[in-house]
Amino acid sequence: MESVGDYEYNTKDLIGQGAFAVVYKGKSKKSPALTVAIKSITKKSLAKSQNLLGKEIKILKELTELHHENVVALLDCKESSHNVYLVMEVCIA
Ligand SMILES: Nc1ncnc2c1ncn2[C@@H]1O[C@H](COP(=O)(O)OP(=O)(O)OP(=O)(O)O)[C@@H](O)[C@H]1O
Repeated sequence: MESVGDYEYNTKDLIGQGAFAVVYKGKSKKSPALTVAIKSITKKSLAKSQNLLGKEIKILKELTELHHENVVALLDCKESSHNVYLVMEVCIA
């Protein structure tokens, strides 16, 4: 298990992949029934998209304030030496 603050995920539980990130299914360590999506962005790819990530975090924080059922909330934001992690509510299609 990989640890991201109060959350954890297994690298085999890949949900999806975007241009700059991979997204894993994870869970809360305190409430394991709480499933989350953990977006892992490598700092290497960030060099090209630093502004974009800053904008995405700002927008996610603003949208989270709305507490709207159709808007995915940003639960946490962490960084390690090589990655930035965004912990979000998981969307199940
Ligand atoms: N909160 C989430 N819940 C469930 N699945 C998600 C969530 N966020 C992302 N995903 C999945 O992971 C994939 C990659 O997401 P990501 O945000 O990295 O890229 P994208 O939005 O698809 O494209 P781009 O990289 O161009 O922004 C998505 O297409 C989706 O399938």
